[in-house]
Amino acid sequence: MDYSKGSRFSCDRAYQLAEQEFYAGRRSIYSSNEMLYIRHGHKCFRKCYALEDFYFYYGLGCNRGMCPIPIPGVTETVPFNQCSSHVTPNCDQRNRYRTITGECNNLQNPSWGKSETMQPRILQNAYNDGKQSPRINGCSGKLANERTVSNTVHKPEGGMLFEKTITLTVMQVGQFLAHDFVLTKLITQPSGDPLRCCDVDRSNPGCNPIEIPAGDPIFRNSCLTFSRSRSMIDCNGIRQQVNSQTSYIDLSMVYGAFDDESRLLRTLQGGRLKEINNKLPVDTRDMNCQLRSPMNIPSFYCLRAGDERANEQPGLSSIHTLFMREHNRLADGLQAINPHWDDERVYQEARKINIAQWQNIIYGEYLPFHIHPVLRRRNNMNVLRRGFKDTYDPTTDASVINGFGAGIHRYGHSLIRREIAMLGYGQKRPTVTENLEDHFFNPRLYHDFNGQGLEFILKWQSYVAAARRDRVFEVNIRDSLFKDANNMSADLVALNIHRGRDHGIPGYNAYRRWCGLSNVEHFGAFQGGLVDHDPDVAALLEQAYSCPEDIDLYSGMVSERSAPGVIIGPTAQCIFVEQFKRFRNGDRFFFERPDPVTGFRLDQLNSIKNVRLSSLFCLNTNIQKVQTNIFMQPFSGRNNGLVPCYLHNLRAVDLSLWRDPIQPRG
Ligand code: HEM
Ligand SMILES: [Ca+2]
Repeated sequence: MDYSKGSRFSCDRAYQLAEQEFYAGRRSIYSSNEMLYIRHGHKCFRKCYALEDFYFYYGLGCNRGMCPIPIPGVTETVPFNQCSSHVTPNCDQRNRYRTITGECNNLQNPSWGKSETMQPRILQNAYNDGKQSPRINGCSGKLANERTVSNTVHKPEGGMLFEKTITLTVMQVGQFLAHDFVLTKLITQPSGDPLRCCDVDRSNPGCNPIEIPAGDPIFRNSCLTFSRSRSMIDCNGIRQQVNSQTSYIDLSMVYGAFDDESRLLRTLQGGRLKEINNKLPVDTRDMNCQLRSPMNIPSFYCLRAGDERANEQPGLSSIHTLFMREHNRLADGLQAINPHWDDERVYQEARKINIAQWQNIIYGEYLPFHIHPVLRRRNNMNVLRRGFKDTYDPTTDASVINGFGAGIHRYGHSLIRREIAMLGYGQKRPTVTENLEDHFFNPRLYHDFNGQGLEFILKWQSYVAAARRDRVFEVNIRDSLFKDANNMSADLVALNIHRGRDHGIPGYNAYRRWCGLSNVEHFGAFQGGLVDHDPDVAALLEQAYSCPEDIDLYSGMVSERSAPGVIIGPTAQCIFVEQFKRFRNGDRFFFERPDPVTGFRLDQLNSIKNVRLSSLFCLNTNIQKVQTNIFMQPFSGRNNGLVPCYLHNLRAVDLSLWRDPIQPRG
């Protein structure tokens, strides 16, 4: 067969030819396992594996904006957004429910926002070679070392400061939300084990370890392991990172972002999600957790949810549980009034309500701490107190912007406190206070107190102030992140900075320009310089970086003074506006829409709008009292005192509005 250069095949045809070749034994470009995958796979992206390899093998290159060319060992052959256009899925516009993967949310561009698609950029990449190698060069040779920046700019000198009004629930919801919209997996060994980039895998092209300068106060090793993010090469030959989560705010961290995975989380009866004594079900796949959890006590098992990071710290596992319970509470209520509904109907309706409540919480309660009311109004992104509102725009791609996941939304690392504690029902003082660093990937506290531990953690988080969103970070994440049995640990600030460079995202100044904020031309905290930084912080940035253009997005953004009325600085706020507009305007299923197929009835919508995060705390735990705005500390002076749960429960969504009069035939 003559596959002359430039031949054009449809995805189907290329796949067919590649398969024929393989089975004819002429070209063994696939292992038999891979081929089986392709044969049995039916989704386009599986076919695209074949197509990519095929194009690569025959040197056809990136034809007509088709599939990316993998660079073996450097980029994986991961599905590419455009691949989907080869075998366009049959999107059924009459489908009342979101797909699990996010596919077909946008009917014209079914892959937008879907899991396993690329993270778009709002700024041109700043890779060293303009294509794929990390940003390393600054204005005078190499960019500042990441750990040096962390030590110079982000290390607390004295004690940590705390936020004046917001609670640690803001941190917890922020992390949970991040896990809804982005998961950037890393390049691994073929077995799936992490690369050991300071050791045997040093020369693996997926490795890009962080150098630790001599004399570091904590790290004795001169190397900190770091695997590059899973990526693909787009049709312009540029490395693009993959998002394995669905970009939509759709509780995919609860329900899963892949069909097979999401089925495993269901009981397939009564629309319910699996649970064990009202806690998350067991997971044995999370090796970080398996290694750290108290293995000798089976009841302290590792947890499974729709996102693989659910065990990362007990507060995160706890909020996962809250939303799993809310789903089951909704499912039970719906099934009770609609006994004729089958499992699928109950599951999908409960999921739809749960997601709507979550979107209402994010836009109505979480965002006001991040985007000033004037900006929210100007950008038409606030939720109405009552009634429908439609801002859907099918030309908006809701996908997570690379710099948002790899930089801006990591602002929340600054809110993390040193300790993790528990507040028993009706208590004023924490029962247990321990160092958070001893609880990464360790579910002991979650399970403790006869399974009430997770509720005590949630209650404690709603009671204490978050650490202040400022340039400094707690020692637990800056020096002792994920410390292992050999006392090896990492620095999350250095990782964040290095991740930005790995993704080739440009520096802080470039984002300021994109935002229309003033360009930083000198390190002074006055006109023409670092106008959004305090002078002492500007001086630290000057100490760390050679010139303003070198300042990494993460470092510059997280060290800004807060913008008026919010907890983040102007640069972060600007990108928040852009991203949350996309999440809203690019989501055909956004809960406020009056769409007769995908939306709610007006009375149902208004009932959903009553629900607050505090309602979910009350409805799904034995907590007795919480404040109405759980993101703010419970001061009665601010009209946010503790209120008994029977009053909060009045805000629960009124499921009688979902009574379905259509009874089954017969
Ligand atoms: C104790 C709490 C937390 C821990 C231990 C933690 C740890 C981490 C780690 C290790 C990474 C990957 C770093 C890398 O190699 O690039 C990460 C990524 C991230 N974190 Fe956190 N984090 C926490 C809380 C938060 C919070 C509160 C937020 C936001 C409010 C947040 C937002 C993010 C985002 C957006 C990413 C990027 C995710 C991705 O693209 O895969 N995290 N975090
Ligand atoms: Ca999602």
